[in-house]
Amino acid sequence: MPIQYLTADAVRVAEHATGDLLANGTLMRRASAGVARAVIGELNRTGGCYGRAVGLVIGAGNNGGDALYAGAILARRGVRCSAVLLVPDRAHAGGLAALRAAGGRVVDVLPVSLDMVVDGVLGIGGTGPLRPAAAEVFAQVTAPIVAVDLPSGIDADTGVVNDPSVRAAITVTFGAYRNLHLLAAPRCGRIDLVDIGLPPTDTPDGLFSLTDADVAGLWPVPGPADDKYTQGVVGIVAGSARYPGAAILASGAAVSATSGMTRYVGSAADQVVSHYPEVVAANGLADAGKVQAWAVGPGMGTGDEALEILRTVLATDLPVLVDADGLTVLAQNLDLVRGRSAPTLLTPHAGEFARLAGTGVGDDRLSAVRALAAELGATVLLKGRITLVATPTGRVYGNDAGSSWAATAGAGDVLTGIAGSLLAAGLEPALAGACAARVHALAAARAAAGAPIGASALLAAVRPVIRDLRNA
Ligand SMILES: NC(=O)C1=CN([C@@H]2O[C@H](COP(=O)(O)OP(=O)(O)OC[C@H]3O[C@@H](n4cnc5c(N)ncnc54)[C@H](O)[C@@H]3O)[C@@H](O)[C@H]2O)[C@@H](O)CC1
Ligand SMILES: Nc1ncnc2c1ncn2[C@@H]1O[C@H](COP(=O)(O)OP(=O)(O)O)[C@@H](O)[C@H]1O
Ligand SMILES: [K+]
Repeated sequence: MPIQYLTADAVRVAEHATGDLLANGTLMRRASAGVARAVIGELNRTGGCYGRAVGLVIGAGNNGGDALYAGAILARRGVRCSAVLLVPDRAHAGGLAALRAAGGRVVDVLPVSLDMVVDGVLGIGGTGPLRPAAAEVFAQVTAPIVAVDLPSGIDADTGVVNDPSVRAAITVTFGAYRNLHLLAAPRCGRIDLVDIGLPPTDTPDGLFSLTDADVAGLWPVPGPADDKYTQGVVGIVAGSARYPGAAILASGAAVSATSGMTRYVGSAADQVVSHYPEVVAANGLADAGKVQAWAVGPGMGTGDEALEILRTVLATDLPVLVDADGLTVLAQNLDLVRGRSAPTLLTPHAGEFARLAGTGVGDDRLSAVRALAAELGATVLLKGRITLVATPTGRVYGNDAGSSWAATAGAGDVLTGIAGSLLAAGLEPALAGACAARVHALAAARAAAGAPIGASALLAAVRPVIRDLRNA
């Protein structure tokens, strides 16, 4: 099952649906127990709880309440808890009383030597960056930070990382993940999801991520009755005299990602076939043969010939992926995609996105990718550390690559080949894009194993990654 991420409003609706549990403080008790558990786990891992020192940074809302109750639990375990109240007269009264009763103390300045710090400044009620008083406290912190619900200063719905904001080693959240836990994943550290008894939320056009098991289950594999044609033949249109490598990488990725057949169309036919003899190559679309999906664009050039190819391919009723040069050409001819009814997947990086949208991606990538997908009536995959794949109706799959080793020339060509072959196999564009992004990211991390890679190494790791996912 895909993991769902909620907006702050959706979280509030779910909390209110619990009625008494919210009103009588049960939710907060469960939440604070989860925070305490995370801190205790870390302290135990590094020598135990008794006599260790934990700082609490407390804001004006319920987020601070969670942190104060967690502090009370820690203090009862013999942890020395010191709390800084950023807005003393609005600190959560019950939480503060509990902390004091358990032996925790309120201080003006955090002790210098701390084992951990709990960020209870802002939760889903926060907006904007840390204010100066909070920023000053965190500027002195060197201990690992456990963020309550979210690292303060990061926007819950958009994941926009304001400056200044907190960088957490662990984030403990409650009942359901929030958008920022995916969109700003690199700032959250490990994320612990604590069950506090919220009812399930169903927002089909929300933000999701696929699990590895989802990807493994969706990956096309040949069945007993299959032959080379029945699994979906992908046609790669890529490369030029100047960029033959794009053709080789995209075609090789298609060969690696699914069984069946890969066709290639373009001027690099000889080079492609010499690398991958199994590819059936042609110089032009006219003698390409039948395919079930096209992947068009990497290194193909942006001239009249490219436009003609794009026009022909987009006029078919086949699924089409457009990438790279194909997107640059498309940006001048958006009606070619607006008028389509067959599945269309556009895979821009930030620069190509700006060409398509007529304006930059901006900080709120989620809203930007949703808006472009709705405007064009096509699925849009926005590349980056967090890849976002938006359908025209607003459902979005995100993938945190987990590392940034894929930021290397030619990696996008590999993604095109993988996603194109999944489209040909019949996956809907959003799932094709999301599955491809996951395997691509895992392949980058596996190939790199801590040292830089080029796109060829990434490509070589695609098959082992698929194998591991399917065998897990
Ligand atoms: N409702 C509940 O019973 C539950 C709430 N929980 C916690 O409550 C949090 C939400 O609580 P709140 O709605 O009180 O919101 P917050 O605790 O996020 O605090 C918002 C407060 O901070 C102020 N503020 C907003 N932006 C600021 C900024 N940039 N700098 C300084 N102050 C700023 C606001 O005026 C408001 O007073 C969740 O994130 C979670 O931690 C959990 O205990 C689970 C149950
Ligand atoms: N910082 C990053 N972390 C992880 N993956 C990244 C990062 N930057 C780019 N990528 C991924 O690498 C690929 C780069 O594609 P692209 O920009 O089209 O490059 P090229 O055109 O050189 O092939 C995409 O799959 C993208 O999501
Ligand atoms: K917080």
